[in-house]
Amino acid sequence: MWRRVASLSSSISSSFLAQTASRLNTWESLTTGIAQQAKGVIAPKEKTPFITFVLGGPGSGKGTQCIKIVETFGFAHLSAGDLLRREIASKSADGAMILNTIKEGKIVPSQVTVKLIQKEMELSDNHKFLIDGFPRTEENRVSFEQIIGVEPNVVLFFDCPEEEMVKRVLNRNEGRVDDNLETIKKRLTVFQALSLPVINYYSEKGKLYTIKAIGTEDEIFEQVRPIFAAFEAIPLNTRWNWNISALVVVIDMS
Ligand SMILES: Nc1ncnc2c1ncn2[C@@H]1O[C@H](COP(=O)(O)OP(=O)(O)O)[C@@H](O)[C@H]1O
Ligand SMILES: Nc1ccn([C@@H]2O[C@H](COP(=O)(O)OP(=O)(O)O)[C@@H](O)[C@H]2O)c(=O)n1
Ligand SMILES: [Mg+2]
Repeated sequence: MWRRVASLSSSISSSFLAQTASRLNTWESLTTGIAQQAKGVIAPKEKTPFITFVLGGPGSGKGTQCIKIVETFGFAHLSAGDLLRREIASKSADGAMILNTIKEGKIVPSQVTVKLIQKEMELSDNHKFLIDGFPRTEENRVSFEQIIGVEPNVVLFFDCPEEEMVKRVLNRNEGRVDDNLETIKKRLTVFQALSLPVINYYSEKGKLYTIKAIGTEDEIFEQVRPIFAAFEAIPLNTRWNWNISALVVVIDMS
């Protein structure tokens, strides 16, 4: 089953291969996903999910790079911020609370955000997900693991100097209630205090890919591209083998 490591494309440098191979333990998390599917937490899908968390401070370029990843690698893009803003616009029961939290640059209770993400995942035909702006806290992270029952395969961190992030957010011009200097300062404090520990957690787990988020959008994407290209290079038949062995797990549990 683990022969997939040796089967990766020879066009990729050996150091990158070694790095990728060390991260193939992410496939382990898929057993958890399958077990949860068996419990009915996620509706059974034909393919196992491939989850990427996209992290970075406000204005670091997460959304911009997600669009490029979607275009190039066919992921479904789930922006936690967009999902929360959609809840506000739909005037749902949580709308007012979410609006106040976003205005203050604080973090919406994890249960609310994870449920929105879960709904989108279930509705999607895709099995490859880019989850943008999530998890922003350890509580977010643990809540996702408990409710969805899977761990990410890849975690991207867009590392950008604060000065540049502030400049970008102030020029963003999307009419967002939180894109003003006062709220940005609060969001940067929240990022340092609550989001950096999550980034450190994934670094220690060997799942973190840090991107230097300075330069043109295209230059930054050239750091992102090889990460997904390496995963794409994993031969399809080895994924099928994995699904077959996962199916046995499901049968054993019943
Ligand atoms: N590499 C870049 N250089 C300059 N501006 C950028 C770059 N990438 C994104 N931007 C701009 O910065 C702003 C914030 O980008 P966005 O992708 O929304 O960041 P995030 O989702 O991390 O908050 C947007 O107006 C975007 O067009
Ligand atoms: N996991 C998340 C993501 C966003 N949010 C809220 O939504 C706001 C906007 O998130 P966003 O991801 O759209 O912001 P950017 O980093 O893209 O600028 C955050 O500042 C939080 O107030 C949250 O509470 N929990
Ligand atoms: Mg964004």
